Amino acid sequence: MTFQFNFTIEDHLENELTPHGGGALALDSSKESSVSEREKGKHRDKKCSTEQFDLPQDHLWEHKSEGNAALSQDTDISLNTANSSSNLEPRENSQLCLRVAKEHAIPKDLKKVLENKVIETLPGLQHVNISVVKTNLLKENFPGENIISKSFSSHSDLITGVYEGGLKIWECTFDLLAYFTKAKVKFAGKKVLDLGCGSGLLGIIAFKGGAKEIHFQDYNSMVIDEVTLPNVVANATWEDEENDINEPDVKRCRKSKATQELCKCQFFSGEWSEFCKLVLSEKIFEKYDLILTSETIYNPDYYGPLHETFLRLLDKNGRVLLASKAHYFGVGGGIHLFQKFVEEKNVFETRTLKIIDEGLKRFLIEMTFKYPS
Ligand SMILES: C[S@@+](CC[C@H](N)C(=O)[O-])C[C@H]1O[C@@H](n2cnc3c(N)ncnc32)[C@H](O)[C@@H]1O
Repeated sequence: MTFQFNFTIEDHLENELTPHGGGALALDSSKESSVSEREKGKHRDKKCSTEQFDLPQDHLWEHKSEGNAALSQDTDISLNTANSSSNLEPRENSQLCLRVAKEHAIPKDLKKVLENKVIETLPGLQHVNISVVKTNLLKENFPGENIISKSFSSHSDLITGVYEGGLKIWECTFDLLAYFTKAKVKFAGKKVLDLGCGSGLLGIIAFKGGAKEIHFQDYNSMVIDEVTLPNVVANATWEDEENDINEPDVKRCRKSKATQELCKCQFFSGEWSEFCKLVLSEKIFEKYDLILTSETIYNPDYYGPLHETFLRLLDKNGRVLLASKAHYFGVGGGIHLFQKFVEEKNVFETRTLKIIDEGLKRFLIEMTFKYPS
């Protein structure tokens, strides 16, 4: 039996696109494999690098299907590739693409970051309307990663190794946001990572809560540029600038306040182990006090790199706050499988903070080092 993973492509986008067929993330529930079986596969992971293929980094991914390597760019080739590899089922032999990590600079012209964006409000924060972002990018003929059309043509919110779901605010993000308020989580002075950030709302709350430094990571470059960064900029203190048009000094001062605030933030795209390497290579890298992560444990193939990221980047007295659904039908991951994986590794202990038992059951857990010293 096949499943589609949480298919929610907006209707209006559907009208603007010509479906190319195939490419669906068709997942077979009878093929759920154990963590250890999948762990074996991770050693076969392959790294995609720009050097290897002499292509711009943003445009690069690889999907291997039945021994047939397909390299695609943001052109028709990518669509053909998706069509020819129409079955992106997780397989025992699936090759994960280790997409090279990079840091995204904060543009000098902050206003430009919010150009053509529609801002919406949630309690305590602002964020861009993602449907509008997608529509605008479609009009611009897919600059950068072509993940919107791929997501559409594959009828899926994620395409393994190509698009990992960042162009949507997932349910568990709201669970963690509610938990921050209820548990009065303190961010002041902390070094925080929003891992698999998508829209970055978790990191933004840390930013607004006075965190010392906030890093945002997403698999996809386009998500960082078009959603995460604009969201963070929208939440910086610069809203009165327009009124000060006749007061250049004040204006400059306010502007610099936003820029100053944003200096606390850094943005990264790329696969987790590549991201780890990149940040650890920074000379004065300090480990994170807090790693926030929502809906990132759906794919058991990624548990190894994810666990390694926590292990290498979390401060010995730090904690991970992780939100997840109980089970991701079709993909095979979920909270119990992940906790079992963590137990087997014997590095972290996990504690359940909250169970949300409405609709699909969801969990908030905390991870801390078992032996911090
Ligand atoms: C389902 S989305 C969740 C986005 C966001 N945290 C939320 O709750 O709305 C999963 C996120 O995890 C990240 N991700 C998943 N697998 C990854 C991998 N192997 N390497 C790097 N990032 C990954 C992607 O960037 C993606 O945005």
